[in-house]
Amino acid sequence: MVYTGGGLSSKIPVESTSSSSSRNLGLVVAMTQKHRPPHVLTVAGSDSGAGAGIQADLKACAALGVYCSTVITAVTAQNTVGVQGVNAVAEDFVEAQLRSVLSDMQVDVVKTGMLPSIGVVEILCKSLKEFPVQALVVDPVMVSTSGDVLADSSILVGFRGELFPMADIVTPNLKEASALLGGVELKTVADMHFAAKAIHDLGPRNVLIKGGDLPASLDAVDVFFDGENCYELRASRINTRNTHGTGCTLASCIAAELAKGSLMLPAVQVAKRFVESALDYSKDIVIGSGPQGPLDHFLKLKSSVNSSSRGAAFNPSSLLLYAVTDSGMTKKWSRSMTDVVKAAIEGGATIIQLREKDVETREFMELAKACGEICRSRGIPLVINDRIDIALACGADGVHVGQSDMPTRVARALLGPEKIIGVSCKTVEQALQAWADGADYIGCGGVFPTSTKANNLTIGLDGLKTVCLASKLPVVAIGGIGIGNALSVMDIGAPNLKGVAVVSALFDRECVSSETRKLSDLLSTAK
Ligand SMILES: Nc1ncnc2c1ncn2[C@@H]1O[C@H](COP(=O)(O)OP(=O)(O)OP(=O)(O)O)[C@@H](O)[C@H]1O
Ligand SMILES: Cc1ncc(CO)c(N)n1
Ligand SMILES: [Mg+2]
Repeated sequence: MVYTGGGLSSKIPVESTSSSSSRNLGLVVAMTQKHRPPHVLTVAGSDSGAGAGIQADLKACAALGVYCSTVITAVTAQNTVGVQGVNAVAEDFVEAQLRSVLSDMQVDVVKTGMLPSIGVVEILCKSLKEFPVQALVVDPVMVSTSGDVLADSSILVGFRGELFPMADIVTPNLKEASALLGGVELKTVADMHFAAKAIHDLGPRNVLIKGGDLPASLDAVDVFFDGENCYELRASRINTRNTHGTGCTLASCIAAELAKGSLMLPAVQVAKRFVESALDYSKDIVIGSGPQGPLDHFLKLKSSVNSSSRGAAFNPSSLLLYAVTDSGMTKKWSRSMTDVVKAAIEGGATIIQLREKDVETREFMELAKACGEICRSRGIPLVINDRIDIALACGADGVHVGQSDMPTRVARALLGPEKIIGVSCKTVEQALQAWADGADYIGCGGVFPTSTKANNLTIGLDGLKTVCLASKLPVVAIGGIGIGNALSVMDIGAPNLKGVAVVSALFDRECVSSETRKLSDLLSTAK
């Protein structure tokens, strides 16, 4: 284990270098060998609202790829309004849980949250002496943000006397720091420097004073003291009511990073960045009616476009009128891309693909974001041509890739199970491969000659039909399709042919919305 700091680790046998390096290696070759994942044990209370406590700890560790076991010290009835009840788990049963986990599972780091009585603190310290671990992270939870008491002040004796001297880091918020120091007022960042040093004198190797409760006008500044240097760790303050559980999450992330082998300061920095981005991603979610909602640890796994417009799995019927943008045509007609996308949707386009061959990445991103908002508000999926990075960055619904772009299997691994992936295919083999690699649909063509794509082999209606009949995926036909031939395409007699993809027929016309409307009306008459 690389981690070197820690009152606890200095007193306990540390894993030998060879076993720690073999574990790190194990992480690298995780796909092929049996390995032991980094492991955090949280000793904390349950929060029925699942924003804080055990539930936050589990989610934070999972989000950072660390296994988390749990010793539950209390069950709270809690929601976004406050704490309605606390039921402490019998002390001997807390001890039984500690023994079960510590005696059997190789725990790397213990993280503590709500410890409802001094008896529990004593049991914990005793267990840690019997079953030493690499590091101890103590979040000295006393009062919930709603002002409800989670551990009364008698706990301070246990913290000061036994637990803190064993801790590698303690992470009080402003109120808790104040209580630990006998009630001194802490209001400014300068006060936090003072508090960090004073709490360090109580025995922990490192102290982090959390500034979530600083005035809302200030950045979210935390002060970290390692016994020598004081650091101000800054994050921009996210304007949101959903801050319930930030403290538990922060401490669990620190524990998770330590369990992976990080040093203390980098672990704290990763943890702080995680909290900041989780707050940002969940700033607008509405859970509960009280003043403080929970943050959502996994929201960043879903895209903003995705969560509102799709919700459910990809619906192949959205392939019916597939509009593919072309910035050359947009320029030629002196239109903006966002207006063009709006017009196509207004006319009845059922899915939009942004296809930008010649723009800079930055501009593409801005464009994709703006189009994403338009599509989302109208319930129309947006896919990005070629660029998996842009799709991820702007939260698009998916991508469309060609045979020479990123392999579909890799794109699927990067995008996760929910995003739409379409693949351009000309042959039966390509269509079957796309299915095997996890695509959602194929684009098949060029059906007719087209000016949009140079040197593009035309496969004709026969080629289209052959691929459709063999394909296990829904198909959208592409290439030279417009009002004049769309019905002949839809009528080839292949049930999985779900629609036509068009570029010039919509965008190289005087009025995009009315051209789209004509094609839409025509397609609605197809069998
Ligand atoms: N609005 C915010 N924007 C950005 N960071 C924040 C915000 N609120 C809190 N934080 C950060 O979240 C972490 C937890 O701080 P906080 O002071 O809220 O802890 P806490 O009171 O123990 O949390 P809780 O009791 O809600 O679990 C700190 O790193 C803090 O800077
Ligand atoms: C169970 C529990 N632990 C910790 C906190 C502090 O956020 C809370 N509100 N509830
Ligand atoms: Mg708080």
